[in-house]
Amino acid sequence: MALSELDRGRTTPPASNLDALFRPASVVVVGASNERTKIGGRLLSHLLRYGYTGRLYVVHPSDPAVQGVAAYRSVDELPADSALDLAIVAVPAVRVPETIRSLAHRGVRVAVIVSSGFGETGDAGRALEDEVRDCARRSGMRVLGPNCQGVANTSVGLAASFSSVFGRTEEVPDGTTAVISQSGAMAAVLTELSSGHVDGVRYWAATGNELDLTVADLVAEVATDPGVRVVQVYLENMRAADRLVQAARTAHERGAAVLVLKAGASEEGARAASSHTGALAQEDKVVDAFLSRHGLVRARDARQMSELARLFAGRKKPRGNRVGIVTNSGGLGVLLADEAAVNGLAMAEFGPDTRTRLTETLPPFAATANPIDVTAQLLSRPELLGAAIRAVEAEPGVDVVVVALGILGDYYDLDRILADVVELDRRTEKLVVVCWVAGDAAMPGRLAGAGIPTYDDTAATMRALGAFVAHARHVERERRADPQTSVPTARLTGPLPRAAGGPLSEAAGKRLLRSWGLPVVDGRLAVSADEAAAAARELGFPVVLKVSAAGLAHKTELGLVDVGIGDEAELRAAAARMLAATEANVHGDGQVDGLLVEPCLDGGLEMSVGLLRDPSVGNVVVVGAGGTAAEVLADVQLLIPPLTTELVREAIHRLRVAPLLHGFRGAPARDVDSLVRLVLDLATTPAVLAGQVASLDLNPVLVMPSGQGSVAVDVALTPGHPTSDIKEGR
Ligand SMILES: CC(=O)SCCNC(=O)CCNC(=O)[C@H](O)C(C)(C)COP(=O)(O)OP(=O)(O)OC[C@H]1O[C@@H](n2cnc3c(N)ncnc32)[C@H](O)[C@@H]1OP(=O)(O)O
Repeated sequence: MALSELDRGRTTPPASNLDALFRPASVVVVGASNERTKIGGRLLSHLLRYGYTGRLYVVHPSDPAVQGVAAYRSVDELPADSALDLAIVAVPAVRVPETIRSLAHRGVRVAVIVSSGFGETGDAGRALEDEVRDCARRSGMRVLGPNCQGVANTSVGLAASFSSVFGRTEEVPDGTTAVISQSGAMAAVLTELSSGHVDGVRYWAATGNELDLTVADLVAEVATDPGVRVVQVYLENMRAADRLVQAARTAHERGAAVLVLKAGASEEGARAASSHTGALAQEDKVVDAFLSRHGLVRARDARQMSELARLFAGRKKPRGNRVGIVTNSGGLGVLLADEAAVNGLAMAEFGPDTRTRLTETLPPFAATANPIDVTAQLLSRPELLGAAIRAVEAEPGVDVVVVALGILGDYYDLDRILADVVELDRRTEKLVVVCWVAGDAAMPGRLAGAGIPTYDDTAATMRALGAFVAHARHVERERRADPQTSVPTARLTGPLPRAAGGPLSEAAGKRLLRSWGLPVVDGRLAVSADEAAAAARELGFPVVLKVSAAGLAHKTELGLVDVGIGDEAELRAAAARMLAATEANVHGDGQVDGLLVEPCLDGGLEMSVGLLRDPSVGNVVVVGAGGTAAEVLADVQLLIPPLTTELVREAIHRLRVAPLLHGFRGAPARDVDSLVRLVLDLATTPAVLAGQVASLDLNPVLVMPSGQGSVAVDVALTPGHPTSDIKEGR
């Protein structure tokens, strides 16, 4: 490619400060060698092999030329008049800081440091990393790595990486996929597994120690290229989560998608899950909820990533979730139908026209309902498959055509089958997917080579399809919906009061929640049995009596709660008992603020609403079954703000206890609207948005019959450190 073409290429995606990384006009390699087995030698050989045609410089301390490229003895000796976009550094770690200083001095815009021996090795390495960071910050130079495998952009012949994927016999072709990974080896694995299933990989980068540039930064950059349809991401932490979200939005706006393979559970997340409801929200569930909230499609392993990528890298989008299946095996049809149900897909209903057409086409013993089994007659009538898939494609109720074929060997006219499927795929805008189980080994490759997403088993087919359809739905919803902006009735000014090492007292927590406009049970705080009796008379028996003390958990187990107190004598006895138990169980000065007297509410279905602040993703709202069932059932749904009425309603609907809310076996239907409102109001409370709440447990929340509201009767609120770095939108 000529330099002029390179320049033209640079005008396609919007210019950004990472142009120098992915579309450099000049590259200098420091640490290249004539020995191609060395890492720097391999890297230079890949650059040359892929035909990088920008200006290429090599720095070598002694050799006048390296792999045919004239070498300069030091960075300082590089021609003074040449602007340097990208430097690749492959010298031993101890040499890196001085190299970076001279590159910064020369005005290099981005340095990729492949050398290992930095933060990953201990204190000495960390010190080297600090030196590099300081120098880069002062000069404005961006850094990828250290301890990484480099960067590539095959559309401009840039393969600045020593990864073996760039050394394999067949070059990695340019295509609609990007692979951005914290691990170089995983970037190579993902590239290999996609090979043959996607047209090619345009951008490729491994970020290593992420001294400066993170995976999220690079995803944000490649997502702006209109030529990219899918970004495959491997992550080990959720650093810069908000940037990743931004990148996903950019991708979605352009019809592209970001797939994430996330490894490693964070201890920080587990620590944040300190509240009762929060403890049920495992870190990985938080990651799951976060990714799904923002339309980042999660893969569980590298193979699944490749299965997803082959759909997302294609030109077609699913129109809906209705699947029409044509198969030569009734068994495969049933297996696919089972998997459709668990992956959010629906089996299309065929209209009378389609049925008539199928009846006319198929043998009399073949089923004309979905899934269509063309039967073993395909052996003697090879035209059957084509006729059936055309009829199914023409059915208006079908969004996706799945062709499922099993045990197809020499007896069958494989070329005819291939031609029929490819012809259909070319002709229709509907998505066509093949599930080829066993039989002729070459066929899946031929189908994939023709650009048809092809899978080797039923579960993988429907899992990938389900994720593809769900993502299209997410993007559509993102386009349509503005996040709910519920306006809280009260505002909090100033920081929250702090309780030593745990939740505020129940009375203090409830006071705050009332001031935020959230529905909390009425109550009076009493400091003696006399005051408690007066409060109970005012509220009306029966009442609930509880000790209210900061840092106090598990009140019921400690005998510090009494429910259903019917008269004054009972109340005084309970108060005396509790005050004695308090002395035995609550330690520390000034932590107990009294006895809380509340009316005894009945008729409500016990649910729970919680909140925890995850260090990476910010606020996580938890809604679930309430009371003691919350722990036993672990029936919770996690919600990542910003929320919408639709999102909250759907999450509640997914709970196993949801049928109870809708009036199970003659019980009254519950006021689900008020529960939804409570969740939305909580998520948009200013103190919550400001990160001032580390965790909050409303359990139980009594959801009354329709029209009668919801009310939190138990509250545990733990204040946190206010932060403003995670933006949730209002
Ligand atoms: C798990 C993952 O995939 S992520 C991790 C990714 N990174 C890695 O795995 C890299 C691990 N290896 C290292 O970090 C090594 O220290 C390397 C690759 C950076 C260097 O190792 P070596 O190649 O053995 O170092 P060596 O001292 O031979 O230097 C390499 C070349 O640079 C040259 N060189 C050394 N210092 C300089 C300098 N300051 N300027 C220019 N060239 C230099 C050397 O002369 C040598 O070239 P030669 O073989 O022609 O003489």
